[in-house]
Amino acid sequence: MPRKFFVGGEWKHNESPKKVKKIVSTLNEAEVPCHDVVEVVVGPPFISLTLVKSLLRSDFHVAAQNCWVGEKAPISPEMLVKMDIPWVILGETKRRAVSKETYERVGDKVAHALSQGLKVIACVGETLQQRESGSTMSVLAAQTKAIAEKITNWDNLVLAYEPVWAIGTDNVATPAQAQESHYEFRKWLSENVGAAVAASTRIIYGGFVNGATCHEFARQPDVDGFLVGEASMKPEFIDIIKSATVKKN
Ligand SMILES: O=C(CO)COP(=O)(O)O
Repeated sequence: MPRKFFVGGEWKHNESPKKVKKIVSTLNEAEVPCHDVVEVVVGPPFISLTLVKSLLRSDFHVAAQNCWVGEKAPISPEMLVKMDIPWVILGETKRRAVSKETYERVGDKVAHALSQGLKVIACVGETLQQRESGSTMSVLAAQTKAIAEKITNWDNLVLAYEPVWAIGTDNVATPAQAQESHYEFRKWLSENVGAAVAASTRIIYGGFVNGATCHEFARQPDVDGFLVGEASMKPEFIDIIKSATVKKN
């Protein structure tokens, strides 16, 4: 079965409820390819989660930006499920770098969220230093192994490759560099998890994609969509969603 294109928006800490309403109304009015062609998920900050959920068009979905392990956690998967929030983003670069979440911790969180019925966007990616020392694939492998050891069903998991060195810096990765990493990553999945998982799991790209660059990235055979930061709060997010049609051409 072909992998459905996936576009996620990570609004991070950026938006006030007032601005959130504006973004949501832009999204609601947009003409985009139908949900058979592209799956769209936006991740607002926690304070706007229920607001976005109540206003957003029904063919787009909402993700929490984080959750913890266990029912008594400050924001637990159990709680998100009760709030009817279907997705969560875990392992995002800031969680790993600033909150010092270890590979194991992210693996535990992914496994627990999946076990509670959430769908998960799990982020992996290497720093500039790791890339320059030639460790890109071993970092992706170790981060993904920490997840793979704890789960058996990959149906509700999307992997987001976020090269840390290409986020919020001047070092923009080229589509060819993204393809090379996605290709190697899928090969690793095939050899270490299984051919079926490698063929069906979406690997999306999250390294400063915008309305101008999305089409070329979308053309890459192993890029199954995007996790977008800054541009996901701008009208160009619609162009990024529409880049799904590149796969059909
Ligand atoms: O961090 C990202 C998604 O989580 C990507 O952010 P940018 O698209 O702003 O580079």
